[in-house]
Amino acid sequence: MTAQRIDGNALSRQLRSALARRAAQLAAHGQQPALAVILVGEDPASAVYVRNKVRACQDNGLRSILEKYDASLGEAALLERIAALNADPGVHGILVQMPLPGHIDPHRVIEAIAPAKDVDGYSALCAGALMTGLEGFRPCTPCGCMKLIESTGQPLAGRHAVVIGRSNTVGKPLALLLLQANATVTLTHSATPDLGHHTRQADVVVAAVGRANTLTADMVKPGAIVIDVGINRRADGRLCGDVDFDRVQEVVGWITPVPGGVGPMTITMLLENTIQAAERRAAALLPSS
Ligand SMILES: NC(=O)C1=CN([C@@H]2O[C@H](COP(=O)(O)OP(=O)(O)OC[C@H]3O[C@@H](n4cnc5c(N)ncnc54)[C@H](OP(=O)(O)O)[C@@H]3O)[C@@H](O)[C@H]2O)C=CC1
Ligand SMILES: Nc1nc(=O)c2c([nH]1)NC[C@@H]1CN(c3ccc(C(=O)N[C@@H](CCC(=O)O)C(=O)O)cc3)C=[N+]21
Ligand SMILES: [Mg+2]
Repeated sequence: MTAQRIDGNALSRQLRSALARRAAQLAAHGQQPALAVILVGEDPASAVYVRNKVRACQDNGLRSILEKYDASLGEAALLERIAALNADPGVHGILVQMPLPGHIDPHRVIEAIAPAKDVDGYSALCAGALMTGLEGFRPCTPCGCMKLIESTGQPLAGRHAVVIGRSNTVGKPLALLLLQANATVTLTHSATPDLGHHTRQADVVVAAVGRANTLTADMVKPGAIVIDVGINRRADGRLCGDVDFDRVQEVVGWITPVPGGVGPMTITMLLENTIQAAERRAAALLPSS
């Protein structure tokens, strides 16, 4: 039996139609949600992702402000731009595309974004809020993974979830979200000796590594849910994920494709966070009773 494909484009379309309604409602009150995207340098993959984000804003009634800078932009100049966007009441979300050129400290940049506008959810404050269960923006890619898992209708409580990769932006926050959903979580990484030993026991596997064929058919349990975060470019120029899709889909129950899986959901969650930021701002402007 072949796995059911979890369609991130279709799920995104569904969720975005509700988001577009919320954006229109805000716009009708003179509060159109606005996302500022800062791109430093010419990385071609970053250019594609940023273009997709800007287009998604346009298609769903959000305003986007795209600021492109030469790779030589100094850190102080970038921090100044962030300060200006922090102070601009017409901007609700700020995203600085990663990776940044080597001479800029990403931590300093992330922490410079006003917490109310940190729609990536990358700051230490957001990370702490996620860890403790407090309100705050949740990182977009992990949130998108959770929505994809939820769309299968399979409960997570009591299930074993194995995450491959422990980055601050994907693996680590995703492990916390899975834990919050009462899964039993194993977080693996490059120093994990026998990945297959863990993944073979998993009801849910999420691969977020950045290496093709990290998860192969001999490493998965029949019926499992497989979420592929990885984006890799093959020799022929085509995109692929971290999962050996063609063979793994013959074993598992559900699987996300690349492209068309996690990528679009990341952008959908970015729209969600930006609209939420605008809704909070609008609520704060209401006269208190
Ligand atoms: N679709 C989307 O929306 C998004 C896709 N991505 C993609 O997801 C992938 C991961 O991104 P990101 O988390 O930022 O990447 P990072 O490079 O920051 O992290 C990769 C992680 O994978 C681990 N790893 C590396 N090799 C192995 C291995 N052989 N076995 C097990 N673990 C390994 C690393 O371990 P260690 O910590 O020990 O070094 C690290 O924790 C990339 O392909 C990226 O392009 C990322 C964000 C969004
Ligand atoms: N501050 C910041 N926030 C991010 O959210 C962020 C980032 N930096 N740096 C890089 C990663 C990566 N990322 C993706 C977004 C969309 C797609 C996407 O649209 N993917 C499409 C296809 C992409 C293509 O055609 O190349 C898909 O998978 O179907 C992919 C990856 C966001 N990231
Ligand atoms: Mg990273």
